[in-house]
Amino acid sequence: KNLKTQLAHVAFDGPLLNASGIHCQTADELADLAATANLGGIVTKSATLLPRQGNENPRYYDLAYGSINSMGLPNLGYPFYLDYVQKEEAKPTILSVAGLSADDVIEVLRDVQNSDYQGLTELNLSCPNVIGKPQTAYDFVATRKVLERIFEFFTKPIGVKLPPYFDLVHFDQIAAVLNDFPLTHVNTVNSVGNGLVVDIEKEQVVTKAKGGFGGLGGAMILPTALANVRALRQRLNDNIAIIGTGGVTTGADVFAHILCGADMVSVGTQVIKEGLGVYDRLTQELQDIMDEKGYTSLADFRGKLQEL
Ligand SMILES: O=C(O)c1[nH]c(=O)[nH]c(=O)c1Cl
Repeated sequence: KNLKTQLAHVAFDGPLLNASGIHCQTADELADLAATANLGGIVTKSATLLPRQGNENPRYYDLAYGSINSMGLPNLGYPFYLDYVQKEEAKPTILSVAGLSADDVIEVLRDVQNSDYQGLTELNLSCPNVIGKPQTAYDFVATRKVLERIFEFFTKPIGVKLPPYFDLVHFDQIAAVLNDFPLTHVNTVNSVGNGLVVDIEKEQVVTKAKGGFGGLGGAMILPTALANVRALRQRLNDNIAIIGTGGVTTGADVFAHILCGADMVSVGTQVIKEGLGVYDRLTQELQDIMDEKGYTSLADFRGKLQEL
């Protein structure tokens, strides 16, 4: 079965990635990913100019139907990840970067541009959990401005990580911005921002920062994730690939993301629930579905969701 896929100049043996932030913050976690079968590539934790502790605990809470997190962008600082991705040989990598300001982002990306790194980069425009900071990609003017500044100097392959949108006009507006830039890909969706989980036993919220407001992931966000993959595939230039992220718990969900137009698929919450063995299960389940339907490659069904 041919599960190979391509993102810009980078060939992946399979379509599955870890969602940025999941098991990808430390050297040990990244080494685990490098050794994980059926994981096509590695995405780093979003890296900032300076190292960050992140928000206070509790900052992650598991639910039957998904998860809520308010990690607060904890990471070792971009030099660690920029060094790591230049040494990683086992699997293709995507260096995720984030910033507390546009200036920070520019400073990090200048170093990436001037480094020997030849892999993919992804600008996270959608972290919902940095206290006092907006999800940049909900501001279409700010998004255009930061992309204009980046492409004045950045010539390496770069994509963006988007928050979920919930209005068809917003899909039109973000696509109109992104289509003006030579992006390699869009990764959609980040967590559904600022949800609230309530423990009625204790009559309390379950995460500490921001009064318990946090990003939602897992099964409950699958329909939102699929809608964003589909809507952006319908609107983005063909040369902008899509990484579908959000709500994947089964091979059928991977199939659905690809049917909606995803070139690759990330898995987040389910890795925390099930461990890195989840990639073997999802791959087997996807192959079984492809067998049943007589498909021999992802291209046989990618983007071919039918309307009624
Ligand atoms: O709180 C986080 O670290 C975080 N959490 C998310 O759900 N998405 C992100 O992009 C980030 Cl950066």
